[in-house]
Amino acid sequence: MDSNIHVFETPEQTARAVAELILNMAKEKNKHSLPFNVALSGGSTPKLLFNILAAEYAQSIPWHFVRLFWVDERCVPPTHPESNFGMTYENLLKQVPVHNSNVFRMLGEVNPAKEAERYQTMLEAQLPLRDALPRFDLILLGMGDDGHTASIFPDNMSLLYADASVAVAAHPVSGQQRITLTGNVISNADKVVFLITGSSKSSVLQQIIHRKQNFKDFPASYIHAYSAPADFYLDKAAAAEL
Ligand SMILES: O=C1O[C@H](COP(=O)(O)O)[C@@H](O)[C@H](O)[C@H]1O
Repeated sequence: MDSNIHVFETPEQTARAVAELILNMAKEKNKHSLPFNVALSGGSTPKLLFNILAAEYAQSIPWHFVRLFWVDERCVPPTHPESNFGMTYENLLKQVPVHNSNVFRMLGEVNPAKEAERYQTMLEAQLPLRDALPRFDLILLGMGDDGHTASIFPDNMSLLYADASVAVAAHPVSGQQRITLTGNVISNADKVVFLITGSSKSSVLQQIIHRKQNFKDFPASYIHAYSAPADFYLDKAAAAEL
């Protein structure tokens, strides 16, 4: 198996391994007095990671050097149960000493097109640029059962190559509007990590990793192909078909 694929027995062990990675990257940045710029995903998978970070890493991570951005957001207010920021706030931000001025949320409650534009301008001002694109230190991605990542869904693959770093998307079934980072800026990060758990992801995941069957239909395949290189943190259930 590729050296960038890390498989763990349980979702807890998988999340803890990502927490350790975050700790080590944050400490390294701290050593050089540099900010650690991370973009977080939402959905259900990172909740466990956030709980572990809050319970076990509130003291050891140098949170004052950590700057948090988002990979994507649902266009709902932050108090809505589907808000990616809201989930992160409840499970992580409330409990760790991260400074408010280091939290750069996507505003799901305002006009999506204007917000995508504002977020891109903000990223260009706050982050170092590489090839004129904002460069994150770490982007944490999830993957849906349909192979989507961030809010780049299989019916809108053009977002993988969009010129804009931030765009408006829509969920293919519910039609819910989203704001999302696009493929080029995701692949421009120093490190891209997929955190994927659960048996519902195993079939799509094996197609992506082994470039088989319908892999070209899944947005996550393209991030895997073009990031430098993406790391996969998987539990046994997600990795069952590899
Ligand atoms: O809608 C989203 O889905 C993906 C995957 O979510 P999960 O619930 O299967 O973990 C997530 O990465 C993305 O941030 C989110 O908005």
